[in-house]
Amino acid sequence: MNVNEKKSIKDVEVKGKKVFCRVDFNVPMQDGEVTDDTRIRAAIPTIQYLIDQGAKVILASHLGRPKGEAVEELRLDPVAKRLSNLLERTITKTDEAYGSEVDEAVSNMKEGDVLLLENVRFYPGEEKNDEQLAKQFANIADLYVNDAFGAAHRAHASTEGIAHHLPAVAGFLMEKELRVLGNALQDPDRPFTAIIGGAKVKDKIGVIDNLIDKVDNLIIGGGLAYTFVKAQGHEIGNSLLEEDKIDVAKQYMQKAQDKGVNFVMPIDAIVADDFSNDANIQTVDIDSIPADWEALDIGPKTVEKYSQIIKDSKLIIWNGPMGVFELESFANGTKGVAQALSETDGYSVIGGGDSAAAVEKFDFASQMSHISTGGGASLEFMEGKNLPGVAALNDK
Ligand SMILES: Nc1ncnc2c1ncn2[C@@H]1O[C@H](COP(=O)(O)OP(=O)(O)O)[C@@H](O)[C@H]1O
Ligand SMILES: O=C(OP(=O)(O)O)[C@H](O)COP(=O)(O)O
Repeated sequence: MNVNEKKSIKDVEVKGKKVFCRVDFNVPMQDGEVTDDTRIRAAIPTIQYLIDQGAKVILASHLGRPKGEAVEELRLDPVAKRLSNLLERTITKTDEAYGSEVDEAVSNMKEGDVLLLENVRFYPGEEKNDEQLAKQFANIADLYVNDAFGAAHRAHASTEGIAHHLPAVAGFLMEKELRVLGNALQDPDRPFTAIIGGAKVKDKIGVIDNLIDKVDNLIIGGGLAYTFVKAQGHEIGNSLLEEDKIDVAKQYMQKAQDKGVNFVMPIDAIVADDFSNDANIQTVDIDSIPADWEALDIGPKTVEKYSQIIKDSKLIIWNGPMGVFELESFANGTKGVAQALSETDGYSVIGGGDSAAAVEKFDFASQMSHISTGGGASLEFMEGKNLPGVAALNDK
């Protein structure tokens, strides 16, 4: 998928137009406050451009997974407040995403005004990509802008359906994400290294297969590594295991070998007798994980090995932590990899989700080349899948 083939907001006239702009304001919240506004800030260039050009900016987003009904804690009011601070202007927030309240608010808008609709997932039609709902959204606007990269892998009424009922173009964040990730995969600087960690073997096995065709080094860490360690013939104690993926893991290691790809596995691990900060822990070689113990982080020799590869690489993409970084005892692997990424001269791309959170937590965010706002979306893109929210936009 090539974003250069899709129209951008720069390709259309927006002045005076009512613009339905889908953003991904699915941000973490606690006690009614936004705790991380990265995704809101990432959408500002598009919103500010629309304001400056004299558009009437109607913003729509989901928040959480309310399953088609209104959930008080998932209203977008705290987001509206934060957005208003960031833009330094008053914005209107409606309690619905369509209907008479919205119609009236839209009819009162002047050029440069900003309106935030209520959580689009309060309506069952959103996730069903219901055509009637898509038309309701389309009816209040003249133009559709999709800037919600983080939700681009979802074919929903506000991300996909609506694009069939209005002129539909990409926003700046959408363009930037697709350009950076697309360049990384299409014409990578080499050595090109991918680091895949985290826990979801099932979700990430496809991306591993796809990346073997592209990278020079494929580094495996996190909980998903142990299915591969098992496939290598080692005992893994109580470590995370996806039994039915052992054969696939073997195939991928063979495929990497056949293609001359350096498939890099942990050589040591931090093991614990319990999933907690207070557990007894020891550092063991990867072929010596004791029965009844669980590997919860990569060991120091592995960190050193991975760091060296990262520093020697020209392009590195990272998705998924190396260990249970939320617990201090098992954070060193993830921290070490994040540090190596912060020190490399290569271009570092962080693939959203927990990796982005880890990079923030350890204070390396400003030293990364690109931190994607989409976890699932960047993975699906790297797998070579079509993103419905992009596919539906108008071709140039
Ligand atoms: N060795 C491990 N054993 C169990 N869980 C792990 C291990 N390493 C990492 N994890 C967990 O994986 C989770 C993240 O996995 P995942 O959702 O696949 O990553 P991401 O959100 O970056 O895509 C983290 O909560 C982390 O605690
Ligand atoms: O947070 C998101 O996904 P991510 O955690 O994979 O980046 C997006 O807003 C999509 O949300 P969803 O996975 O509920 O569709």
